[in-house]
Amino acid sequence: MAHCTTLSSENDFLQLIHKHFPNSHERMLIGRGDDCAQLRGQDSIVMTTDIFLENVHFRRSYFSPADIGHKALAVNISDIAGMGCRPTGFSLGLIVPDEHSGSFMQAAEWDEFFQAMSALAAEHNLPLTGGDLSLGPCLGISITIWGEPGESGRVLTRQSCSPGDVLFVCGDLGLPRAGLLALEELGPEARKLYPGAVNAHLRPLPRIADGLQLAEIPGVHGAMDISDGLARDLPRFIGPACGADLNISAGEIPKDVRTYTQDNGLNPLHFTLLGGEDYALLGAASPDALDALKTHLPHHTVIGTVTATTALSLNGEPLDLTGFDHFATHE
Ligand SMILES: Nc1ncnc2c1ncn2[C@@H]1O[C@H](COP(=O)(O)OP(=O)(O)O)[C@@H](O)[C@H]1O
Ligand SMILES: Cc1ncc(C[n+]2csc(CCOP(=O)(O)OP(=O)(O)O)c2C)c(N)n1
Ligand SMILES: [Mg+2]
Repeated sequence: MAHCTTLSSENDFLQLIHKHFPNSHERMLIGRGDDCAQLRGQDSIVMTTDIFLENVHFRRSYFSPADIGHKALAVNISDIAGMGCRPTGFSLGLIVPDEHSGSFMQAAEWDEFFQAMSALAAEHNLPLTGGDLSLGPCLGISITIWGEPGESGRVLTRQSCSPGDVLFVCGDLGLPRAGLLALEELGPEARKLYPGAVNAHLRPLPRIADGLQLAEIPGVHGAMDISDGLARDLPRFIGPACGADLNISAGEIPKDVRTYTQDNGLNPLHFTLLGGEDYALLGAASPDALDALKTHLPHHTVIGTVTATTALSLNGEPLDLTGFDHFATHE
């Protein structure tokens, strides 16, 4: 199989997967190869699924196979980070593009794909417990991932903040959106002009350590990972009973976002809030938890406060922006 340029059977895929992902792990009693894996039980687990689909979430023209393998897993790990938990395993559904689809991947490209995915899995000590394979019209990855709470036993949820809480983010907003738009316009050449933005779009890093730290601070009232942009995700986070006054200064906007919006005549602040695929963590904390936040997560940025009215404002003006929605018509 090693010298073949194409993977031509399910067995070829499974062998390649075995090459990259160990099939034994302390938490896996039965690994890949049976009808199910058997995993060691935990008191409670958090579990989530995210799909990563060609031409919806990524394009082959500017994502390398390694970028795709990395990001498909990273976006899933990020949901576990959003709960303040630690990931403990994942299952991989693969839709493999057929030879006539124009999306076909050679064996060497699959090798790069699994290499990058397994490197990220190894960083987080994640066994691949199984999955499924199907031929299809384009490349698609559906990952189910699970995890457990950290030391405190706390799981951070949406809609658990109250008026007066401080809103904060860990991570950059808007940067992956600048990367996406630049890549869509310029292809891989975009990296020369906006290297930070392109890297943020292709290789997001899930913030597991931050989430676990947040769960240890009792005054932190919930968290989530921002995948559809702050404008869309903030209302989901604060819930229907509250609003928020946001205060974000131009100085807090990442450099490549400032350059990209300047080059394209766009409003940098609105662009930052529209975002999308930021994979930053959004959290709320009572004001008396701010010292602990500063000590344990010095890189966090305060972006506003939760209010008792349902309105949203940005720097004193009403905020009327909506982020990403798969079913909305896009301009
Ligand atoms: N096909 C589905 N079947 C059941 N539940 C779903 C489905 N799609 C999404 N959900 C649930 O709806 C909620 C919101 O989903 P989503 O916006 O994708 O969350 P996230 O941004 O964290 O990935 C989640 O709790 C998710 O599990
Ligand atoms: C080719 C292409 N078009 C558009 C986008 C933008 N985009 C696709 S999905 C998405 C939001 C995040 O994905 P979603 O499936 O909503 O993740 P979830 O909220 O479920 O975590 C964005 C901003 C993209 N990444 N690539
Ligand atoms: Mg999702």
